[in-house]
Amino acid sequence: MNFINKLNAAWAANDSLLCVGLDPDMERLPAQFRGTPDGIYRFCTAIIDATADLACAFKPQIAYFAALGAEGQLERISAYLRDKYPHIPLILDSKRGDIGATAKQYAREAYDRYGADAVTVSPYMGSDSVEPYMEWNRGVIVLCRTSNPGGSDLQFLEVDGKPLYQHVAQLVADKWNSNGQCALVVGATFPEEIHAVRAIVGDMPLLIPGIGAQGGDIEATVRAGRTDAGTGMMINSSRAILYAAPRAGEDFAAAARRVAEETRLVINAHR
Ligand SMILES: O=C(O)c1cc(=O)[nH]c(=O)n1[C@@H]1O[C@H](COP(=O)(O)O)[C@@H](O)[C@H]1O
Repeated sequence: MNFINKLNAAWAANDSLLCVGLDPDMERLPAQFRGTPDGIYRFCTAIIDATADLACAFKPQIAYFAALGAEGQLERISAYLRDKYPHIPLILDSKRGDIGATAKQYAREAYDRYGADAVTVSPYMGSDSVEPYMEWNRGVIVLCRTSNPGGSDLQFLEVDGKPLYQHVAQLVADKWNSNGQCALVVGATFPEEIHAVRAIVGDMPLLIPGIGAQGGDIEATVRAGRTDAGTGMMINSSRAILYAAPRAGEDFAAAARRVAEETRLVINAHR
């Protein structure tokens, strides 16, 4: 099943627009996982098991694995997800961008090595840098209006009378999405821009990080980004779920589940 169909099915099956981010920071992992050869794998799979019925996608951020030489554990996590929860899309967050020949290798890394359903990419090297991804029948999620404050430095520059991020949205909607496999990244920290992007791209899915640890407003995000069907979004939260402070009697996985469940509820209240 291609990424968009799988995402549509996961939205419906789990009644969820929540994407659970897998950003395993060794310094924040519970003590039993630190300094062990497969601690990242055991932590991430426990989080997956605790939240798989609440999520529409999982999104590992590759830097947290690569920085520690833990790509092998990411391969095993990806295989675990595909095997145990084949109906939940796996988004590899690697934000690559390079010339075509190199992009071809990055696409193989995402789709072949990790078996990802979709990958995040940077648009700034232009069409030939994203074409190698398009050749696979998988998802391509293009950075548009990122959640960080510095995103405004370039994405907000006015070009031909409108901000650059809107040109990216238009380009992806009009040209790059000819096979219907694209999505865009728009930060929850900028609901007005989510609204503007939604107006440009119709029902195209939006990956929306920035709630939770970055403080984005869930209600404003959902109101700005929902489609007529009340879907259209993968609203990502990583640290707020992974490192939820356990309450009395809870362990880290139960705390992660509680926060994921609360987050899904708030999202659904405004769909
Ligand atoms: O592409 C992304 O996922 C992404 C884009 C963006 O604009 N902002 C953003 O925070 N992200 C990623 O989303 C996750 C956010 O994590 P939390 O702030 O802990 O929820 C991290 O993995 C970021 O790398």
